Amino acid sequence: MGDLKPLLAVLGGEARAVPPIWLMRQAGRYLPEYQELRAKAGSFLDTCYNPQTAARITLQPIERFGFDAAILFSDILVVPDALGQKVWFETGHGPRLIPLESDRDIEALAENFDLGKLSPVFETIDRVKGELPKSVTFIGFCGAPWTVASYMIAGRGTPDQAPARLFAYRRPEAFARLIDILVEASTAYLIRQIDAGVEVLQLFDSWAGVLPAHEFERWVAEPLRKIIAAVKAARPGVPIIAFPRGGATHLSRLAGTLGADALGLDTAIDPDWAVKEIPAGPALQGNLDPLALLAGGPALDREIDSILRSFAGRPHIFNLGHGVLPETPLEHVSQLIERIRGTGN
Ligand SMILES: Cc1c2[nH]c(c1CCC(=O)O)Cc1[nH]c(c(CCC(=O)O)c1C)Cc1[nH]c(c(CCC(=O)O)c1C)Cc1[nH]c(c(C)c1CCC(=O)O)C2
Repeated sequence: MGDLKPLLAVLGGEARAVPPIWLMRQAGRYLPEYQELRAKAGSFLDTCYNPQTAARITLQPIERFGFDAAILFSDILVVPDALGQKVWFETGHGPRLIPLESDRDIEALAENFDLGKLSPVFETIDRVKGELPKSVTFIGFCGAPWTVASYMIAGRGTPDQAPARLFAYRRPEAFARLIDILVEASTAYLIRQIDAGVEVLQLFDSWAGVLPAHEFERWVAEPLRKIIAAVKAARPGVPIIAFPRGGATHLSRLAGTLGADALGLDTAIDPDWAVKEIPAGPALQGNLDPLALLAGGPALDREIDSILRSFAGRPHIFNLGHGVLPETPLEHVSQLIERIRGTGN
């Protein structure tokens, strides 16, 4: 037990006095060394598909901060790309895709799916795995079907994913087909990531919070359940973290029904509520406000301490409630890690 990597120990149900820590979007624009590599590497998607650069970027936050986990540098929108939908990233505007419209557009995805297109990602994994310090866990990921579908329908980021929500109400059969295609493609993609060398998977459902209860069950919970069951059947023993952002009170039910080894909590979840209302089983991951990390100072210390107090005694992975913001000062990340590991003062 003592020589398990800290993150794997907690995913196996162990509560640690010093929780393992990693941050969503830990490889990214707040790091000058990331900016430097990105400036040389062409488009964002080209960067994701350049194994040498993507491996370097994956390792950067480990080298600088010594996090307990490395997360593969890639994006959730490589799956639509492998399904043959055109995807690109416009600087300052985020992702763009040619929006799906007809039933034919959706059926074409299943016909065009080519996991081989993602072979650079598997090569990145292969390069990273040999370079990690032995206490560091390697996390692979994909977007959850609902979140990925919401970008595929809208063709861009939107404030509330209204285009996909409307599509799902108006054409539920077509939307269900799209979700099924994504369940299948994501399952195959995750299995290949495991075979390439990741040790844990995280499913990002960033837009789970915009749906009413019945839609949440159908488009968030059910597809997540199917992917988790299929991956676990194919590759038993690989822990899975589900992050349904905005999952709110649904989380208390998902704990026992999703099959995930950990649930990610977003910033809005009260940790005391989570500890009381989410049944024991999955570890809990989260949920420092990314803006507290950006702010730093005594406010950051106070938020860290309060989170540590609330989750004490429970298997807990320290993380943010959403991704690191690009303006975040590097010293604040050091402050966070030192405070958690007790080397601060
Ligand atoms: C919704 C979503 C996307 N991508 C992702 C999600 C789910 C998590 C979330 O909600 O944040 C997931 C993601 N995106 C990225 C990672 C890499 C690993 C990590 O460090 O966490 C991960 C896990 C890199 C990235 N993905 C993106 C960047 C910035 C690209 C750049 O360098 O300009 C990075 C480092 C671009 C991206 N990619 C996406 C958007 C909306 C954007 C533009 C907005 C933004 O920049 O934050 C889609």
